[in-house]
Amino acid sequence: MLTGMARPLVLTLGEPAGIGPDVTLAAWLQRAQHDLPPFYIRGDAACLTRRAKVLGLDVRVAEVGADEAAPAFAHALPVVPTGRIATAAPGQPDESSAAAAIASIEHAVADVREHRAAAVVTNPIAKSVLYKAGFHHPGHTEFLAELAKRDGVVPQPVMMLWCPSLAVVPVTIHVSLRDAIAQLSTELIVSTARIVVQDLRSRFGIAQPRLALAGLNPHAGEDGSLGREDRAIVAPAVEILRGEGVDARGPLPADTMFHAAARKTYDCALGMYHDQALIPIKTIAFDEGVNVTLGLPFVRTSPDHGTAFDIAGTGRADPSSLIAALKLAARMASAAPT
Ligand SMILES: NC(=O)C1=CN([C@@H]2O[C@H](COP(=O)(O)OP(=O)(O)OC[C@H]3O[C@@H](n4cnc5c(N)ncnc54)[C@H](O)[C@@H]3O)[C@@H](O)[C@H]2O)C=CC1
Ligand SMILES: NCC(=O)COP(=O)(O)O
Repeated sequence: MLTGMARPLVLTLGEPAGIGPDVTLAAWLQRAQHDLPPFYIRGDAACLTRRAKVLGLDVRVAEVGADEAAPAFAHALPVVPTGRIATAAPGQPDESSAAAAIASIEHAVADVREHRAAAVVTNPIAKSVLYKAGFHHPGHTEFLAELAKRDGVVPQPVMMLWCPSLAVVPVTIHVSLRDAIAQLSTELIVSTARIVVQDLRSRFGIAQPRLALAGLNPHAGEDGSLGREDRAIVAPAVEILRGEGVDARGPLPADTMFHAAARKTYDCALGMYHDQALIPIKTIAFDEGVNVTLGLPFVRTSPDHGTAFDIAGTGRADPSSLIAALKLAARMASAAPT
């Protein structure tokens, strides 16, 4: 059995009609320039070969076994088949998309859990395409937690988006704004923050992580006059965390906690809902942001962008975020080998 980063990374296919194949091919071509760790795709080699042809890229795609992937990486883009073919043309998901994308994620997780791969890096999926095919998980984050289940217990997955100058976590994830407010509780904030602290210590080497918690309402509720949740839900969570020795502050007004000077005062900002946390990082670092799932028994990273159907197969997809995701996965896997 290979250990730590002696193992390659496993990269999922993602939505075959999206830009996953484009950025994967581009990242492999730039492997030496960026000193990328060896990786292989779990998917359909023919899909990658077709996309290389559409893009006019000179990439040899090699179908291999997982144990042959690392040595093959220097000369070819290694693909370990899942048995599911992906026929979708760029920008046009078809009935093969969902099965191929789901099988790829399942096989990738099995590879990392069975020590054939060091970490999972996922290419973007189109959630609506998967939902139409009966997929009932809101996104990768929740599906990966289900796949990480042990003895019937599903770990709490925490979504973090990371770039060198900012890390953000949405406490509620893929739910409507109405449901996010209904779901928000002191317990959920505390359990999320505990996972953030634990993984920032073990995977990022931050001994005493500094957390900044956003309020839910404008001006963090303005002393209760603009909403009661900040006093009733967020403030007690901060008190509990501080009682446990966590360096936590809040509730802070969300509109003034992301400017450059403010960002230097914490290691991770917790937003109370998806867009509150993700808009700041996607605005300042769309090209290098990485989506990381904390709380899992293995490392998972992903580019911060989606399937970008509008540019799939055109050669306009920027691979920077995938490259950052591959590098961060290698760094995290080396920090605490799984
Ligand atoms: N981790 C994942 O699986 C994610 C999946 N998605 C899914 O992606 C689908 C599309 O979502 P959108 O909100 O449209 O976001 P998107 O990120 O796919 O696209 C937003 C805009 O950014 C551009 N863009 C995205 N990535 C780019 C790249 N690498 N290079 C150059 N331009 C790029 C697109 O062309 C588009 O104009 C949805 O179904 C969503 O669920 C979205 C985010 C993450
Ligand atoms: N906006 C981030 C996003 O949708 C990614 O979700 P996931 O598929 O990584 O859970």
